[in-house]
Amino acid sequence: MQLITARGLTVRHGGQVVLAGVDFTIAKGEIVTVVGPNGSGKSTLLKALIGLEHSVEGQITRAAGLSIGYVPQRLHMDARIPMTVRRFLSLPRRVADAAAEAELARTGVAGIGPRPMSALSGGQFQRVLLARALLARPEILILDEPTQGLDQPGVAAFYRLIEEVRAETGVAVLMVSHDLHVVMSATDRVICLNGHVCCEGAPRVVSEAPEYRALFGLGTGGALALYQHVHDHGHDHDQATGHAPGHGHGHSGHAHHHHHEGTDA
Ligand SMILES: Nc1ncnc2c1ncn2[C@@H]1O[C@H](COP(=O)(O)OP(=O)(O)OP(=O)(O)O)[C@@H](O)[C@H]1O
Repeated sequence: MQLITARGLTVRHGGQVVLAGVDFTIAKGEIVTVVGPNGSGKSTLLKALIGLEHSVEGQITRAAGLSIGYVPQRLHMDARIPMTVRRFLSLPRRVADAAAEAELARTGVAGIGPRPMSALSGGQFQRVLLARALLARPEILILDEPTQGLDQPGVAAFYRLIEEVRAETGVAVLMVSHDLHVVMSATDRVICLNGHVCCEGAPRVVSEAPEYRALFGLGTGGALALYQHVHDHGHDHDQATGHAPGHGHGHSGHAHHHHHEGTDA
């Protein structure tokens, strides 16, 4: 059963097309990860699917009564207002102590309720956000860069947690990530976005797709290549060059990325 389906999604921000003709679907219990360079429209896609974007063309269908647990990319918390984890879990809706404690235990931060939010480590904070989202018993979790600020072991642990939560609750998970290599093992399907869907599919298939490699480079150099790539990669030439899909992306800036290839190929 599909929880959310989108067809031909086009989103503008101030006249600029940020997403063009995106097709998307996520099924019950599926873990889908969106990757792509900064500014490629990842957050915009998530918000559009939830119904938080205004200038949206195309069709979005959400399952009737779908309950969504959304954790935005940035959470503005005023550090001057002291708030315990327990109180935070009861915003905006009051939850029972037992439910709050159970969700903290599930997300690996049992007993943390009395601590002030401002005193949490990055990893603890992300787990508390996850616990709070789960308290609403969502059918789908939508997480915008849930591992930002975590170190590598923290990132790996967080993705393991996501898989455990899915196994226990059957929740579907749609998330944005920059942690390309860790994500590969923890997700059913990857969508590689750059204003449009460059490629998508099972992680191994996507990691071998020319479109993905063009965007992210190869092997351990991938994350670095991602950031180097942002300004030198054109996507406007697919039609113009008449090349087969995957070979039609702008090539002007590719030569200097090739030193990444072979690092662990
Ligand atoms: N509220 C807004 N008003 C105007 N432009 C916006 C707005 N939100 C996003 N944009 C623009 O839309 C484009 C896509 O932004 P988006 O946040 O979706 O990218 P992203 O892939 O999530 O980026 P990042 O990896 O940096 O978080 C960017 O060019 C951004 O500047």
